[in-house]
Amino acid sequence: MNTARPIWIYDTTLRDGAQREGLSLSLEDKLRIARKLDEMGVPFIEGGWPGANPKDVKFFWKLQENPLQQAEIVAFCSTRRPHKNAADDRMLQAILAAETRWVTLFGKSWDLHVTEGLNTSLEENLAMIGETIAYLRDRGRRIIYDAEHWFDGYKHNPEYALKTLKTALEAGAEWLVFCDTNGGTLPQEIGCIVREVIENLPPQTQLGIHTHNDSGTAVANALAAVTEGVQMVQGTINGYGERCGNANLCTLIPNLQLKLNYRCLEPEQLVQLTNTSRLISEIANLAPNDHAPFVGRSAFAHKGGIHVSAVARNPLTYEHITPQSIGNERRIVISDQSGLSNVLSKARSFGIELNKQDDTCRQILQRLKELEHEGYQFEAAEASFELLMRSVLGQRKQMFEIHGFQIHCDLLKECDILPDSDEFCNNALATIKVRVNGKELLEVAEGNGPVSALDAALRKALVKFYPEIANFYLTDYKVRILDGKAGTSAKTRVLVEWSNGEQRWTTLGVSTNIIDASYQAVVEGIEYGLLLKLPSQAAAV
Ligand SMILES: CC(=O)SCCNC(=O)CCNC(=O)[C@H](O)C(C)(C)COP(=O)(O)OP(=O)(O)OC[C@H]1O[C@@H](n2cnc3c(N)ncnc32)[C@H](O)[C@@H]1OP(=O)(O)O
Ligand SMILES: CC(=O)C(=O)O
Repeated sequence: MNTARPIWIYDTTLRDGAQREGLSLSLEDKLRIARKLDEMGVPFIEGGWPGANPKDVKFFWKLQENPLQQAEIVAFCSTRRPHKNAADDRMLQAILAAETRWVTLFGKSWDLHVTEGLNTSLEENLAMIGETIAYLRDRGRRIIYDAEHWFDGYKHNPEYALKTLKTALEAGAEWLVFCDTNGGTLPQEIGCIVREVIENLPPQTQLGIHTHNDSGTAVANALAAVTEGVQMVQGTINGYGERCGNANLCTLIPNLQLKLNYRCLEPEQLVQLTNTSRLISEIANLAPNDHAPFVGRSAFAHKGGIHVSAVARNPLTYEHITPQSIGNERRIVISDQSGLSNVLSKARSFGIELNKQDDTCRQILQRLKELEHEGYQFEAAEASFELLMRSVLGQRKQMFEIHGFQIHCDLLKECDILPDSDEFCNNALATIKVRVNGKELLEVAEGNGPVSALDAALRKALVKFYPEIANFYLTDYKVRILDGKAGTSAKTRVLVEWSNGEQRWTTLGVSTNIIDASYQAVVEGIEYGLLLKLPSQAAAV
């Protein structure tokens, strides 16, 4: 039996997370996120503020039709407005219509907010807290009370702040949550205040913490509160939230569970964390943070040769936890910081067994460092690195040979495609000479730009011999100038990402001529895609 102290995870990605600038979730997005969090075993999911907008109203209706498997879906709302009856408050009617078992109600703890924000008296604020909770309790709802601006309120007027909490508790709130709404409090202050407040509340009061990241300490603040005895943590996936965000559950949960030995999720649920973080960033249409602790793509990526060599002997040397425990993976990055251990490790992942003592191993490393010095960057283009490795080893099967190409570009003001437009009409024509299976071929193709024309001409020549080429498509194309001061004569690096519907791979080219750099990346991309089909060759990157 797991005897570790349980910590209740309360996710507010769908409410506080959605308050992040630049994040907008559709109803469908919200439902997908809720189901993913439910599947991962999060016990409380705050779904939104019904009454605040039609989407949040519909969200709760949809979950009434098709409930979650295990999580409690929570509706969020403020206390009633000053000098109004709870029964007349439109927002509270919407809360009841959401038909959730649990409601999170936020109320004011800071006297400044009462007198200046609500523009009412301290007594009236207490009545708003007490009456709203009692009204919802009488209608069967269980209450989590979020004490907004708790720490600022307590610092300014501890006596009044404590009165608000006691009012909530007496009215029937089951959880009291300390909110660091402005995110300005530091961990040691959080620890001291929580300790002091616990002494002034009845024993066994269930407490939670809700922190914001304005000081960059949201996770540390939540951990400080838990260390003092708080049993619920509120946060968001990937730390999304108003201003600088909320406590990041993807950092908080593993710290609580793997470092401090609390019980948040079952181990088989914890392994879903990385995947959940990435799925939610995809649904939110926000680029994932590769360098995020625990769940980032680079969280267990080893680049320095010294690190890679030690990790190969014992991962504990440079890893604070086992990446698999949270569903992440170790990655070895190849670059000019590499040593022989990086080369060996990459070779193994390509299905090539090398030995540190082999001369070829050192030759590969040397070639890698020379090319990186010229501007190549293989860490993002492992398919090109595999081709390089196979070249040095004499294992690069020649699928085709390019004997030359020409590209002609026209930028015409008047053309058939855009007859009435002022814009230039972009036409490109590529001619390519290729040798495949002993046959010399000359092909011509058009494109809407030089790279597209070249790609089309090459495919036209090869598709008769390699029909699978028809399934390769370019998913990303990135250009970077390597020496900014050289102006239009600068060296460029082109990265091309490919897919065949099942696997993805990335290739690169470097040249002062952008067409040449693109040509290198395109040719290697097609070659690598063809190698993927050969049983003993390239593994997808
Ligand atoms: C700390 C937090 O993150 S709390 C959550 C914040 N999230 C949001 O605000 C997102 C959703 N909000 C909304 O859609 C809107 O702001 C609504 C629907 C809630 C209110 O809209 P409006 O009625 O137009 O009011 P508006 O947004 O201008 O101002 C907020 C009102 O709430 C009042 N209010 C603020 N906190 C509380 C509280 N705890 N209890 C009661 N009333 C409160 C303010 O005093 C203000 O009242 P006023 O209209 O009399 O000036
Ligand atoms: C309740 C809430 O979101 C806050 O105080 O930050």
